[in-house]
Amino acid sequence: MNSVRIFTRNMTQKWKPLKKLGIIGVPFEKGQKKYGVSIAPAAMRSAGLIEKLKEIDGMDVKDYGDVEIPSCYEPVEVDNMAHLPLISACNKNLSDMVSKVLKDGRVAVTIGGDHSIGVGTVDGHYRVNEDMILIWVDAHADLNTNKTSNSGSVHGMPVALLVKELSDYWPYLPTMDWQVPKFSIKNLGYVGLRSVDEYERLAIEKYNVPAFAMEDIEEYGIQKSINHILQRIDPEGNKPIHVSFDIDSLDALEAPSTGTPVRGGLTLREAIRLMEIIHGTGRLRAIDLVEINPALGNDSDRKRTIDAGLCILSAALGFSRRGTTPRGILDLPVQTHTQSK
Ligand SMILES: NC(=[NH2+])NCCC[C@H](N)C(=O)O
Ligand SMILES: [Mn+2]
Ligand SMILES: [Mn+2]
Repeated sequence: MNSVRIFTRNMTQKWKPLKKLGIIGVPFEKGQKKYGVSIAPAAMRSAGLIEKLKEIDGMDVKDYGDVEIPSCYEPVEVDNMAHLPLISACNKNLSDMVSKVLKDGRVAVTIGGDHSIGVGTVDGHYRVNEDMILIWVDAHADLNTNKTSNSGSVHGMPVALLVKELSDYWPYLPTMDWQVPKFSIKNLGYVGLRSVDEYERLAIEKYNVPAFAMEDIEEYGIQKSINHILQRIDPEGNKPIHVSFDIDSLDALEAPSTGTPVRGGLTLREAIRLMEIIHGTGRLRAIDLVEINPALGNDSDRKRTIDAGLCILSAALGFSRRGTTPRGILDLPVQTHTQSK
């Protein structure tokens, strides 16, 4: 019954999931203070990222390698914004790479890195598809400015840097001239929030951002939550989707190896379902997976966190838990009845 309903919906939709991906690694961690997020792209690749994505029915996977982290950049200090010049330089390169992957007709799959790299991925996507919408899956809203942040860590600020409605709340930011905040906060939705700072909450209310915190997910379930967001920000269902997935949206028991873990988060099953629904729209064009820190925790923590990340990407890109039939084969293999003695 269920599969029939999904089948007919796919028959009428004009968008089809892209069967081509481009992988980008971003070994970058200066948007926060702990060592280790920068080794996540290597850890994900050696855990079989590329092979696992190639297993998805009919998937063409191209690894574009890691973004270049510049070794020389303008050494300016910006108030309460640690390492801004380096962050800016890295994001500029990343933005170009994401645009390139999208122009090559592939879904951009970016493996961070801390969440400050969301500036580059969203900027690169926006430059190719101005009508893109953004689903930020996170325990945190990452909506601080350098004026409202308690940490001075830029991984808590990417959404505020990107959004045009908040541009008046920033001072002039040296080194950031390349990035023009044009993305409208009207095209943003949150899933998984449970650690939101005061001014972040104020901004969410001021702009009426569809923000499904854990208590809302508790009330409506993950399916209705994401459908509500998509209905609100893209009622016609015809805009390309960018998912920025912070692994700390998952419960800290599901993904312990992360720098700012928060208990009481999404189960892996909820996150997989969320990704399957987004895949089902056929409109996913970019996904970031950030904040996995393989240097935190023990071997089992590390493995659990990386596995969770692999499951999330697979679900977003079309892996079906129902299984898939062997390609081009319509029947079970026949065997002869003759007995050999
Ligand atoms: N991408 C993240 N994990 N961000 C955590 C941000 C935490 C806090 N809101 C801050 O501004 O520092
Ligand atoms: Mn984040
Ligand atoms: Mn977070």
